[in-house]
Amino acid sequence: MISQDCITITGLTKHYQKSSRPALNGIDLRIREGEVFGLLGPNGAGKTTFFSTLCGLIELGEGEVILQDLSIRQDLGRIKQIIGVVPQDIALYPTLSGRDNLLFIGRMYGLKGAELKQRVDSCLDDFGFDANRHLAVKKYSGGMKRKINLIGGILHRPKILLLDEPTVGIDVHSRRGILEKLKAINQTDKATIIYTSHHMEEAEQFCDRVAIIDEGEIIQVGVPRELVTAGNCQNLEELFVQLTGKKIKD
Ligand SMILES: Nc1ncnc2c1ncn2[C@@H]1O[C@H](COP(=O)(O)OP(=O)(O)OP(=O)(O)O)[C@@H](O)[C@H]1O
Repeated sequence: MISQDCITITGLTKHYQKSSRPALNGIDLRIREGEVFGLLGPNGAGKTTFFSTLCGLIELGEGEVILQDLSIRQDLGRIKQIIGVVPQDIALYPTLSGRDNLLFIGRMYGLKGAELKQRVDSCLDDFGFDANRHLAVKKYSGGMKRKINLIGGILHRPKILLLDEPTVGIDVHSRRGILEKLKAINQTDKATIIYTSHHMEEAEQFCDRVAIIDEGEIIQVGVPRELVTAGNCQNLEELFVQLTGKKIKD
């Protein structure tokens, strides 16, 4: 059951150097514990900047971000232990196997020994890897790399999972499988999930609530079906175009 706030964002503003307008402009958001929350926006809307700020990859601009009572300004070290991050850009060692990449990532999160190996192999089984788990990542398809990237973010069973376009470049069938697994993690481990995507239909089905962001500002927040009905639209994609005047990229 969705309960108290897990993430509180107040007045979050981010200016990049040499940029005329802020990438994020006064964002206020509350994300509840156990919620699957989608952040949707056109190219350049500020999604990656938002995501990178939450996981401490870029310096916090103005404002405050609190994750489970921990402040990004003061407690980034502790925050990094409770979050799982799946970045849009795949960060794997190409000459290591998928399994060895995951063993390496797991050790960084403090996992070790038999428990680490068991978790890595069980996740690889879950995501459909067979003996190919021992092949060098450079021989993998884009979808396989993306799955390893995703497993790297969930191995340590984080309480908050940040996913930046986790299903981009993955075929429809595998996408469905991945979303089912993420939903199971959300329900079994009670993990709060924040997710960005360009797949509107996927977001509509996957998310408890979504925020639509454009030009660094949140222009709508709510339960997908309720937003669609209130906007007198057929679906989230239509609402998105109505609100932003822009098409989301494929
Ligand atoms: N390192 C940077 N330096 C300067 N400007 C940047 C930098 N990174 C992003 N921006 C600008 O900040 C704005 C928001 O970019 P951001 O990458 O957060 O958007 P996005 O919604 O993730 O876009 P996309 O869907 O294309 O990934 C854009 O105008 C972008 O050009």
